Amino acid sequence: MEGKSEMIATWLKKHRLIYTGATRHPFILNIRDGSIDLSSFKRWLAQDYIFVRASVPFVASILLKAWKESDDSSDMDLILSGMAALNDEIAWFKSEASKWGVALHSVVPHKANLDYCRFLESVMSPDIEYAVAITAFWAIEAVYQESFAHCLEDGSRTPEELKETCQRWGNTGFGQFCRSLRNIANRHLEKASDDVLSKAEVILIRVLEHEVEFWNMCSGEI
Ligand SMILES: Cc1ncc(CO)c(N)n1
Repeated sequence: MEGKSEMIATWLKKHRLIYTGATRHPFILNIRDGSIDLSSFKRWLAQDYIFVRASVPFVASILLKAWKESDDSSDMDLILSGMAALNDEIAWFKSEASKWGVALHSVVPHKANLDYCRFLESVMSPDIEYAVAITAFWAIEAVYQESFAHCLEDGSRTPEELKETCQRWGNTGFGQFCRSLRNIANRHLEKASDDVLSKAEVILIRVLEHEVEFWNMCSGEI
């Protein structure tokens, strides 16, 4: 039987193409090479504000699952720090939006965003196991971490006015947060049944697909 100790690594190898599609999307590559169209960036800002607000109950549902199902109380500490970060993030979106002249209260969510938010809501169900939900949480955060860190690497030509955005998710502290989430996910997947494992793998792929659709939405003309 296949080793279960590093399920995430196994799945990332297996689903490399879609993972790269999510973390090296043209939207991100255009930030990195400085060719990003500012209207795309503003669209991202407005739509992501909606998504981040929808993430609050999602992360709260994971906190509840950790409280009920985890054998390690440090899981809760990490998830709680993720909730606190969302609080900061919402304040940041508001100040960033006013800087760019984006009116957040009148933003209409696009279809890809609605679909993704609906997906988050489905993962909040009490029927979804902790191991599955924490895998989704890790994947959602890891895509942003890998994407925006790429825009800050040596050789990138990210415009000065977008660097702060890239720092939000590309900083090393957030990288450490993602590694801790990944360790928690791996630890719970190691003990999971084959049925739960296959559900977690499917959820991971769904997250990556939604992330690609989200970037597509921000890049597009609609
Ligand atoms: C669409 C999307 N995915 C992931 C994150 C990271 O929290 C975010 N803010 N938005």
